[in-house]
Parts: sequence; C-alpha cells; structure tokens
Amino acid sequence: MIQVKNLSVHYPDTKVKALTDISLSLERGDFVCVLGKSGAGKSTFIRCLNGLQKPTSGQIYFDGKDISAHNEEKLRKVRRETGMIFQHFSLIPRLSVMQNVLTGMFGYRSSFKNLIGWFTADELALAKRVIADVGLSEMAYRKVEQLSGGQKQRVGIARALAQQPKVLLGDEPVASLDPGTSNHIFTLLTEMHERLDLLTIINVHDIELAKRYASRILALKDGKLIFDGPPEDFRDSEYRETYTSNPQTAFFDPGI
Ligand SMILES: Nc1ncnc2c1ncn2[C@@H]1O[C@H](COP(=O)(O)OP(=O)(O)OP(=O)(O)O)[C@@H](O)[C@H]1O
Repeated sequence: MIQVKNLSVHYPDTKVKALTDISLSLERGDFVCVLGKSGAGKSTFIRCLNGLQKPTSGQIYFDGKDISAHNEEKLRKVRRETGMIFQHFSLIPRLSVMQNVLTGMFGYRSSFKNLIGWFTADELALAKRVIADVGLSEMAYRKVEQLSGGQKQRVGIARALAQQPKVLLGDEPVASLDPGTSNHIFTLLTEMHERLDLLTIINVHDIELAKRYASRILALKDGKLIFDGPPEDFRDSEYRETYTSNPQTAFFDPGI
C-alpha cells in the first residue's frame, strides 16, 4: 500500500539529516511500531507518509501514486485516507466528544457545510458508531476537557476512524498516558486494525508495548533504518544498537 524509496529528509534551518536513504514497503494488515531514541527521525518519518513533510529526495508511493510529487489538493485526498493520532490528542477541549469526532469528516465535505455544521443522518450515524467502537457512547455529549487522558485518546482514535481511513498513523499516542491506560489504547488500536484491515504505523518509546502489539518493528537511529522485522527478532543486541549513542554524536545527544 505504501512504498518508500530512498527517502531522505534534510532540514535546511538546522542542517539536520533527519532521515537518510530509507526504503521499505508497508502493506495493509501490517501493525508497525517505529522505535528509536529521541531525535532518531520517527516523527519526520510518520509525517512524510501523509505528506505533511516533503522529502528532500526519494519517493513515497501511496496506492501506487508518488505523493512527493502531489500538489496540496491531491495531498488533501491522501490525508483523508490517513487517520492520525497524536501524543497531545489535538482535540478541541470545549467541544463535545461528538463534535470532535465529526471534525474527522471535514475532509470529505464542502467548506460551507463544515462552516454551518450541518451533517447528514449517515454522517451522524457513522460518528455514533465510531464513538461506540472506542467505548465512549455514554460520554458522547460530554465536553472533551472533562475527560481523562485515556478517554481523550479514545476520542482521537474515534475522530481518525470517522475519516474511514485505509492507514492509521500515530505519533507517540501513549507517551502522556500511564502504563495501564497505554495498554488499553494499544488493545483498542489492535482491535480496530484487525476489524477494519488497516495499515497501522505507530511511533512509540516503550519497547515492551512494541513487542507485545506490533507485527513488525522498524528501528531508526540517526535517521537511518537499522532494523525491519518481526518483534521476536528484536532482541537485546538490536535494542542496544537502537538506543546506544554513537561516540561521535554522543556529546550532543539530547537523549543521554
Ligand atoms: N521542523 C524542523 N526543523 C529543523 N529540524 C527539525 C525539525 N523537525 C525535526 N527536526 C530535527 O530532525 C531530527 C529528527 O526529529 P524527529 O522529531 O523526527 O525525531 P523523533 O525520533 O520523532 O524524536 P522524539 O522521539 O523526540 O519526538 C532531530 O534532530 C530534530 O531536531
């Protein structure tokens, strides 16, 4: 579904080589966890997959089409099919769960309908369904600011599902949650992944979560892909390789 070919991203402001020459193929049915130290390039990689970050060189093919050559209008279509969940949820706190979830459909509707906030019966039924899927039916009309972190992330997942995506991306979606709640969120992500046959790609710092839930692990180090394989092959030596600093960069390493 997504082919990444020789992807490199160099940020001109900082002259940082965030990603260097990454090539891989991601298929529907993969539940991928991306590991790596702080600054390894995980967020940049995720952002490239839905066109939020342009490659410096290389290509990203989404359903066979090179999105690195897309204009904004074509990128909007790719983003519609790519649900995204975030560490800090990116919800509108004073709006209800239902209102936040409905914003997930904005990409499919006219600006006028979005402005006046008019939704069809089918759209409202879809919103109710995805709110039920994440276990929040009883709180559908509660303001998001009144929810716990775990409940907020459930709203984030429901909003992404309301897009009816083919791909679900997560940029450290459990980094602000306690271990028990993180497990609940990953269980929910696994259920949705299987039921909806999604390609799921999640950045995560917690290696135990990655090993428990992922079908495939990618490890980035200094912007390079140093591991791509099943969780059982990610052993102590791979862990050390991923999380140990290179001597020449260690002094400047914010992760140490
Ligand atoms: N917009 C930007 N402009 C300049 N440099 C950037 C920008 N975004 C990221 N970087 C740099 O690119 C490198 C990779 O950053 P990125 O956020 O992708 O890493 P990460 O693995 O997601 O880190 P973390 O786990 O801390 O979120 C870092 O050195 C970072 O400082």
